[in-house]
Amino acid sequence: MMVQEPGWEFGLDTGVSTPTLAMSATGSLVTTGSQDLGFNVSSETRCSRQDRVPVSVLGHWGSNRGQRDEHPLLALQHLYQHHLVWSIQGWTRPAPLSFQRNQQCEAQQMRGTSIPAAAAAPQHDDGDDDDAIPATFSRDVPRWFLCLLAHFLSATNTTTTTSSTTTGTSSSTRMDVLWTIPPLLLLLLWSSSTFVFYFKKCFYVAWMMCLAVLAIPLCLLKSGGRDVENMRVIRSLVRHVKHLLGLRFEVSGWEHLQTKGPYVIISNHQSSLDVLGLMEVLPDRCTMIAKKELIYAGTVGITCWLGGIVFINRKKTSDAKSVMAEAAKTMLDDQIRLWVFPEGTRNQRGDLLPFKKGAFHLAVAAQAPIIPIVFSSYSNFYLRKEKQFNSGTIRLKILPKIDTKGMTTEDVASLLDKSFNLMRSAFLEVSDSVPQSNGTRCH
Ligand SMILES: CCCCCCCC/C=C\CCCCCCCC(=O)SCCNC(=O)CCNC(=O)[C@H](O)C(C)(C)COP(=O)(O)OP(=O)(O)OC[C@H]1O[C@@H](n2cnc3c(N)ncnc32)[C@H](O)[C@@H]1OP(=O)(O)O
Ligand SMILES: CCCCCCCC/C=C\CCCCCCCC(=O)OC[C@@H](O)COP(=O)(O)O
Repeated sequence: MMVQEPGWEFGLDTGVSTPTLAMSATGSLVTTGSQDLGFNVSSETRCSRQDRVPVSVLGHWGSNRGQRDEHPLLALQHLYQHHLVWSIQGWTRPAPLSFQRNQQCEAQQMRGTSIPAAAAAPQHDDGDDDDAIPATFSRDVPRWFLCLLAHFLSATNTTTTTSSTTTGTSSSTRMDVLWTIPPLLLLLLWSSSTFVFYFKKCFYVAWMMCLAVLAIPLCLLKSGGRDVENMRVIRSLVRHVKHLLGLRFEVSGWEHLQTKGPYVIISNHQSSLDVLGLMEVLPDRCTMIAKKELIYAGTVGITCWLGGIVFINRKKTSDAKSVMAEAAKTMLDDQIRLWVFPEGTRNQRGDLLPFKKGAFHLAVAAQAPIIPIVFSSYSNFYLRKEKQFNSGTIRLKILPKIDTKGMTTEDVASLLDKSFNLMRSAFLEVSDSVPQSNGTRCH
């Protein structure tokens, strides 16, 4: 009786005809050489000895499977040795369809041309060969990548087996493992869009945290403490980040930002990536209204505080109202502009959320104009649910200012409606015309 332990889930698209694969009665994946590779095959698996079609294997590894008690990477190495690994597509629970890389026609081409003898006639495979990677693989997967992967896998194996016996050997093989991490990382970045998604997100947060470490002393040197002028420092430090993430901004309506004196900028809020667009167009002496939780975001929080960001407690409307009333006074006293996200939270549902009233009360209290700025939808390059984070272009449309001179609290509702309608139609317009992601990965 097989015990299925919680283990790694991963996807393999073997992409070659698979006379070597068959489902055993127990549901484990075996080769014709009867070597149990230690995989439980999930119900999504299409696997047939007769069909000889490309097989997508959604594997589930459990440590006490079959005759081997192996590291999942080692199990992959065995697949590789049997010429079954076409490419490693994902390491964490991807949707099965997301790694349907090789179409059947591709496989037919393969069959028609140069299926390696070992793969075509796996009966001769003794399972121990370290022989060359079949030439055919190099058409899609660079040969050196597979070599490095195999190297990594053997190094991992050696480390596992030697660590309990000889510490000397173990430390040298550990070095081997360390050296193979960068290429493995590249391989994953190249082959798995899910991995790219998490990698880019983590990189973004980590990089911003590092930049903030730099920003703190610079801000202190510039202004000696909390000051809106620090936003210049922050702006210049953040401007390059878009390049690192493969993002491009197309800004229109610059002339509308040429307004003198204080004003309130309102914009839609899709993700923390908005900070990058915000820094593209941020005028001088402009700071933001943000949720108070942001102040606890480590070095980023400290930087936000130094940049004069006004923190509000969204859960306590009365507190938020008094902080914003205070901000309206400061706007006038210190000639400051304020950037507010009137949706009050992040939203990536392809439309705007109903606006909160604070930004409009603020503008009316300060008798300052409102300048709406619309970010086009991120959905052509960034999909949270689908775990996609490609390169892409974001359109920023700066709309003409809306005057609030002579308005009172009674006008807040109509001011809100007017701003919402203008921004909504601009959002739909710029999102519609946004070019398709320029870094789409094809899987
Ligand atoms: C180099 C270094 C690198 C690293 C450093 C990186 C640095 C990065 C730098 C910079 C990036 C910064 C990026 C920041 C991004 C942050 C974004 C966010 O955090 S978004 C969340 C917070 N934003 C908001 O919530 C919007 C503002 N919210 C509001 O304005 C709300 O209106 C609020 C909170 C004040 C109240 O919200 P309610 O949920 O209670 O709902 P309601 O309907 O709007 O208001 C309730 C009643 O209160 C009245 N009211 C609201 N505000 C009022 C006011 N100011 N005066 C009088 N009445 C007011 C309204 O009229 C309404 O009353 P009646 O229904 O009309 O009777
Ligand atoms: C306890 C808070 C921890 C937050 C940790 C965030 C660390 C972020 C580090 C680097 C990213 C730099 C950009 C920071 C500015 C992004 C601020 C932001 O986008 O906050 C979300 C807020 O608008 C809406 O929050 P909710 O959608 O209501 O939730």
